[in-house]
Amino acid sequence: MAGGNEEELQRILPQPKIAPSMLSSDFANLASEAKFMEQCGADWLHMDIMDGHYVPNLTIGAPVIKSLRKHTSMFLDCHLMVTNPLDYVDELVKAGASGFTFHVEVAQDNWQELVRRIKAGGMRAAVALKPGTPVEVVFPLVESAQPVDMVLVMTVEPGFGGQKFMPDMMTKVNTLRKKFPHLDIQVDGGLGPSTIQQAATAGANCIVAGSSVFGAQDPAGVISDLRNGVEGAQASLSFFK
Ligand SMILES: O=C(CO)[C@@H](O)[C@H](O)COP(=O)(O)O
Repeated sequence: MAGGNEEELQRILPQPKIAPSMLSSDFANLASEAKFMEQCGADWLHMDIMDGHYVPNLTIGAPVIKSLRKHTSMFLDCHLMVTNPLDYVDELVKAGASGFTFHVEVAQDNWQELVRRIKAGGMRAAVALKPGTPVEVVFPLVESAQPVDMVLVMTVEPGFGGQKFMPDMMTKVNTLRKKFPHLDIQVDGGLGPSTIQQAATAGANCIVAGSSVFGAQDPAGVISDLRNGVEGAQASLSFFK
């Protein structure tokens, strides 16, 4: 165990947060897709911002976040798969983004400045790491005087929805949960009812899921399964054992 008794650990564990990835939604009907996800019980909407340079795909930017913000008050969890995240902070603040996740691989030299500006703009700050990046790289960002609020462990190579979950990434999740029991730990890529147990028992509490939610007959049922997976693991504290 990470220290402290079980009750104390239960108290500090972060809430489950289920975040459908809008990359798998119908972009032509983004506002109604967002409303539908809210009705289905989603906590956050995960917005994948890709620049066609850091990853081989091009998606949306601040103008789309600004348009969507007029239709929803939900937490807009923006994942920046871009080479120069600093260039996006001010526009996303103005657009009404709620969270800003940058990749540590492109922020080795300026993550302190990035976190400062993200938080000064009123957003939550998070750092993501690609499958090939060792987890130790993000420790200083969590231990800093102005820490990130969340770590996103990518469970696929960033760029596209519908890829296969990488179970090897669960070692990173478990290392983070044991070292930082209070931390929001997000996983993204290949999550759904068949993989949630692995992620949740390793210690993930923020679950991003695209194709498993939008491709389901019963998206609300999938969201509920994901939440139950996290709640079950948190109730048993399986990740500390
Ligand atoms: O960031 C990404 C991909 O780079 C994700 O958010 C995907 O959109 C998740 O999609 P599924 O793997 O759940 O289909």
